[in-house]
Amino acid sequence: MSNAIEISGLRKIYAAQGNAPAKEALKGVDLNIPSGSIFGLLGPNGAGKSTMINILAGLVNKTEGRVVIWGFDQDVNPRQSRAAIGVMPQELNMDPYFTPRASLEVQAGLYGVPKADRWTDELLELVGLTDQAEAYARNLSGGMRRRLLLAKALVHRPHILVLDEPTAGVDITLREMLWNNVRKLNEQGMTIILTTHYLEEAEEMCDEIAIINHGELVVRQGTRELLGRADGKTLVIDTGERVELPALPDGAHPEWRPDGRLAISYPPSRIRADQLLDALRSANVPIIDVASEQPDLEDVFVELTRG
Ligand SMILES: Nc1ncnc2c1ncn2[C@@H]1O[C@H](COP(=O)(O)OP(=O)(O)OP(=O)(O)O)[C@@H](O)[C@H]1O
Repeated sequence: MSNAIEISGLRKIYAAQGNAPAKEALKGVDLNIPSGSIFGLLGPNGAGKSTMINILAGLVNKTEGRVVIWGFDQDVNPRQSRAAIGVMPQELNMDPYFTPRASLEVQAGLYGVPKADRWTDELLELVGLTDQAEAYARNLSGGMRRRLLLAKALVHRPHILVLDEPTAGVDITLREMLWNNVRKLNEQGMTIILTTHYLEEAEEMCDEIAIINHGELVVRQGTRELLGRADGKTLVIDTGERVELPALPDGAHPEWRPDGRLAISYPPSRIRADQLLDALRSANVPIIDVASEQPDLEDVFVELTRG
């Protein structure tokens, strides 16, 4: 399977309700997600990420377009396409009287997993809930609930795991645990799709990234290539004190930072760092220390979703 998911011409129009007009949340999106990848689906609030994920999960009906999950067309083989995917949702509401073990058993039942094929104990172990296996859900901490949601998404051993904002509001320990689990599952061959507001996290975790904005795909690229798109770097120089600056090559923008250092932003495709340093040196600007700053995903994201 080369593509875990193939989406073409995907449109979603939410019908008008009361005073609210109809809303076109997805405007004909084409997107392939390669199998075996950790794929980031990013976009500003209201871009259409949840709509897309909910369509993949079979929770929202699309208006138009084709969705193929693990080779199964959603409209032709709805059961198989649903079985190929597991979704860890954003919201934490769960039945307060179910224990983690019972929740997993019920979920496995919903997916028609035969008793002999269930892996409840392994799942509890995987997400670190073995000791809480028999505790009521209402007694679980927020972090434990989230881990239970991850385990629930995995009961039917899906090929594809979708994580919708998995680390929103969780502490660093839990975040690391989640990412360790995700990496382990990915190494075992599972395709991972995640949405996150933490761009640093996407930069670190994802092989490829798609950015959607106003219901349209803005870009889909390998994370490295995407970061390379921003043609902007910054040299940050400690000059000891504010000094008169010489003329710099065209395209370079100097600025004094509040900490007293000189920051020169420049396009590396046209200007080399040594040209900047030479210009400063020949004007006797002291160069006590130099640091170089790369653009990060945040910069690229802002540039691509501006307006
Ligand atoms: N059930 C619904 N009925 C009507 N409009 C909706 C519904 N769900 C979402 N929308 C609208 O569709 C658009 C896309 O929403 P969606 O939740 O998919 O965005 P998102 O990218 O997931 O945003 P967020 O990051 O805030 O979760 C928004 O304008 C939203 O208001």
